[in-house]
Amino acid sequence: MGSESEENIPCLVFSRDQLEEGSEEWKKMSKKVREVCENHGCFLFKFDEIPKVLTEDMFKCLQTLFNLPEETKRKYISPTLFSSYASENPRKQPFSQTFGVDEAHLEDSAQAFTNLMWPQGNQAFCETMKSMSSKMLELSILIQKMILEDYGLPKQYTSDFKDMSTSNLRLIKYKVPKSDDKGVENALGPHTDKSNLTIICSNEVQGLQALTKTNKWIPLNIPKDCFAVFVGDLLKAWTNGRIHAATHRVTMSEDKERYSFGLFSLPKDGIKIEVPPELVDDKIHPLRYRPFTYGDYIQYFLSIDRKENTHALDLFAGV
Ligand SMILES: O=C(O)CCC(=O)C(=O)O
Ligand SMILES: [Fe+2]
Repeated sequence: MGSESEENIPCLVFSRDQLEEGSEEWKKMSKKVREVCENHGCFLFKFDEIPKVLTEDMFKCLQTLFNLPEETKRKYISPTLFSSYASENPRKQPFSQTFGVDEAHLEDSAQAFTNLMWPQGNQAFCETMKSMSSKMLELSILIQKMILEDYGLPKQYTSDFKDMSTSNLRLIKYKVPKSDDKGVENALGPHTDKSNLTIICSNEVQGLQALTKTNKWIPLNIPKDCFAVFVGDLLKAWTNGRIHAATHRVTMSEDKERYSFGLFSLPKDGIKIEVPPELVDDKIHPLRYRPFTYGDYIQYFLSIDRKENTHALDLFAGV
């Protein structure tokens, strides 16, 4: 594991043993994960059970997808917020193109997306996206369980966790910056994720940065075959603010396109995010957030100025 200093975001190496729920190895790793999330709100990990070739195939798929004609990509309109195809737009997102696919690990969702983009079919794309999403989703649920169990919460909170969660796979292409745009801070502006937890993977073009608790931007260079994890606002609220949701952004300074994909784990519609009484006490941990639903939070988020992005949770649900 990397150094615990603020300047250095740790890289955890997961193995199958450590992810065997309830085992001694699992308990040790859970403690590390919980501590890293409290201290940094993000971390890197490596896990050999996500095969290298799958990651490479996923990046090839992203290139093929974003190379489709603009009018084909525009056919993707999703009822989920921020998920319809969004092209580079000088006012909104000048540097990136994005898609969001709900439950991309499920056959029906993966096929529906693939068939819309390739009416003649593209089984390789469909299988790769499904397989990558299901591995990322499985890990995301395990990481969240590790955090909650390490707080000593009763099993009832984690046993039906999977059934209460849904997911959105975000696919992103960042364009090469013009020479005068290099190092632009807003390829993706500072934000916290409005998720429970996000797992991100990028091609070799770096640019992701995290804000430390002492307000310093540090690069989060993701080594090849590694992934980055960000705690989202919802899990921060759920743990009564004990874990930190790291603010992050993407800056582009290389002469190459950046591709990334991220699995956002979200609560299903209508699920209340409510701090368990076990995480509240009068002295050190008074209640910080009132109960709320993701839907209400997102509606609020849409109504506020973008500059408030990283304070949205406190403004909306802080007590
Ligand atoms: O592209 C990346 O590396 C980060 C993307 C991100 O932070 C997001 O979509 O919320
Ligand atoms: Fe993010």
